[in-house]
This record gives sequence, C-alpha cells and structure tokens, in this order.
Amino acid sequence: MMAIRELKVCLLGDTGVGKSSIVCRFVQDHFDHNISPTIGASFMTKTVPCGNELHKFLIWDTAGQERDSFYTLKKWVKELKEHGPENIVMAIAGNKCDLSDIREVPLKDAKEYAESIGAIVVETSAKNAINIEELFQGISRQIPPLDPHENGNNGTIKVEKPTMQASRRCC
Ligand SMILES: Nc1nc2c(ncn2[C@@H]2O[C@H](COP(=O)(O)OP(=O)(O)OP(=O)(O)O)[C@@H](O)[C@H]2O)c(=O)[nH]1
Repeated sequence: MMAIRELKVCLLGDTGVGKSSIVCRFVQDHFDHNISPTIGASFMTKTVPCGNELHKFLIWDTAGQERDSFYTLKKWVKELKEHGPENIVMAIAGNKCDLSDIREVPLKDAKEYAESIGAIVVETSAKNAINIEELFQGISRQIPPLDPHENGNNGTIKVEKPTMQASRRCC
C-alpha cells in the first residue's frame, strides 16, 4: 500500500511555447504538430510513483497570450511570489530544445535566472520527448516525503497501484 499525494501543477507561459504539448507528452506520451491553441484552460491528471509514495499530478494547462516568453516568465514569477502559496515549487521548462539552432533565450541566462528565484530549470522537447518526465520528476523531488507517523491524517489516500488518466483528449 502506498500513500497518494495530490500535487497541483499550473502551466503558465506565452501562447505557442508548447505548454499543452508538454502535458500531452507527459500524460499520453503523444505529440501533435497541429495541436489547437488552448481556450481558457484544460485539466489532466497523471499518477507516478515517487519513493514510497504515489504523486498524483493535477495539471491545469492555461491559454497563453503574449509573445515574449522570457519577459512573460518574469511577470508570472513576480505574480506568484506576491500572491502564490508559500510552499510553491517553480519549474522553468525551456521547451522546443530540438530547435536549438533558433534559440531565443541563452541557456546560461535561463539558468542564472532560475537560480536567482530558486526554481528548477530544464530544457525540454515535447516533440522529441526530451526531459519531459524529468521535469515532473524534478517537481516531485521538491516535495518533502510524508511523515510516516502522520499516516492517514493528512488528506492522503492509500491505493494499490499507480493509475494514469486524462479528463480530455489533448490531441
Ligand atoms: N519543434 C517543436 N515544436 C513544438 C514543441 N512543443 C510544441 N511544439 C509546437 O508548438 C506549437 C504550439 O504548441 P502548444 O502546445 O499548442 O503551445 P501552448 O503553449 O499550449 O499554446 P497556447 O495554448 O496558445 O497557450 C504547436 O505547433 C506544437 O506542435 C517542441 O518541443 N518542439
């Protein structure tokens, strides 16, 4: 029997950077070149083992608007620091690393910025399935394990096996 933890994840970023594609690759191991822009938001879940626990990612994928991804990232971080929960885990995905010859943000700048705000940073490709699992594993690792003595008293659920499900098809 493993304890299941629910981790709420919200993907934020400019339109077209690949948020939905990252979720689609993570949840369904699928990539669609002609994926539709998100309208409003969509929701999916995936449960993965993490040590002696199961982590159930509750993933909200939002619709991006602007088109200056590094500037937008900094705006979101400011917003989260001012209004987000205290124990928030921030992860920066530099997506489309398969297109590194037309890179917009130098990796060094992304790493320096991530370090300055205490965020995870990873270069991903939803298209080529690079570092997508690692992105979510990185988030999982930032979650402190449950205190075994608190068993059953903290909103966790005991389940037998990992499950995978999506509430809507993304592709
Ligand atoms: N080459 C490449 N293209 C990608 C990658 N990820 C996404 N794309 C493409 O980029 C375009 C936009 O992807 P989406 O996943 O819809 O981007 P989004 O950030 O969810 O966009 P909004 O819903 O408008 O906010 C699509 O044509 C994808 O096929 C990637 O890793 N590499």
